[in-house]
Amino acid sequence: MPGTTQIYTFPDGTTLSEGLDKFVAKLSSESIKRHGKFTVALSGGSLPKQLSASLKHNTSVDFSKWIVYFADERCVPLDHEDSNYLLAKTQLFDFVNIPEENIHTINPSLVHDPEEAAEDYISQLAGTFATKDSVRFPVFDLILLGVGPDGHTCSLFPGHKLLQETVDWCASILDSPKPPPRRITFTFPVLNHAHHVVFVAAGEGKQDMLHRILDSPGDLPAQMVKPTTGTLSWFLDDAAAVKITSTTLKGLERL
Ligand SMILES: O=C(O)[C@H](O)[C@@H](O)[C@H](O)[C@H](O)COP(=O)(O)O
Repeated sequence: MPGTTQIYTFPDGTTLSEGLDKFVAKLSSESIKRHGKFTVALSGGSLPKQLSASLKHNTSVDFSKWIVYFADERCVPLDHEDSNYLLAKTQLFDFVNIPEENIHTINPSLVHDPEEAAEDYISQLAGTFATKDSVRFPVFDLILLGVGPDGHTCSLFPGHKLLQETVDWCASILDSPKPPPRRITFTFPVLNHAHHVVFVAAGEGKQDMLHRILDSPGDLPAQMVKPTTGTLSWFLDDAAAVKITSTTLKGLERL
């Protein structure tokens, strides 16, 4: 439901991945029914592994209709160990039949110039998403996000000037506090125009930050993700969710 935050918790990583699989498979089939494709953006970090563990075995999903972007990417070659693309490839793409031309990577010939790479990524987005005067941003069916210990999401870090971006769809960052420093990232308008945004977080290392994000108002990057008409969900394991105390606890439920 738009405007609400749904929090799903799971006993462990395996059940979390199964829940995510179920959720993503349903959205994929609904989107393909509605407009013939499923547009999805992936983050790096632990997300690709959590997402793929169960999903890569799900033969009911029509991956041939998936169009994949990266919510953020590191400015490194595609075969570099820091590449979010490489991670998603080894975790998911190698197991399912997403057409190669539907996987939108950072342009490898531009990784030395983050600004150019961000411009190029905007052009790629413009080729996929027809925008209108009323909606000037790409509208993804699903954007999958992680959250860092400082409350960052994508490559949008606390206090950074990029948090104020209201026009550009994708931006470069040269001073990411999380290495590597040079990256490209979606901006908040893109995150907040999606039909569905899902955060995925697991493990006790996330407890304090999730308590802060979900139990009190604030302006951390993860708290600035507020889809205007879309839905926002959190998929957490019990270890990560244990310190969530406030009224949002009422929203905790098993999928
Ligand atoms: O490329 C990146 O670095 C990510 O997209 C980043 O935003 C990540 O999602 C968070 O840092 C959480 O990472 P973990 O899931 O590994 O904690």
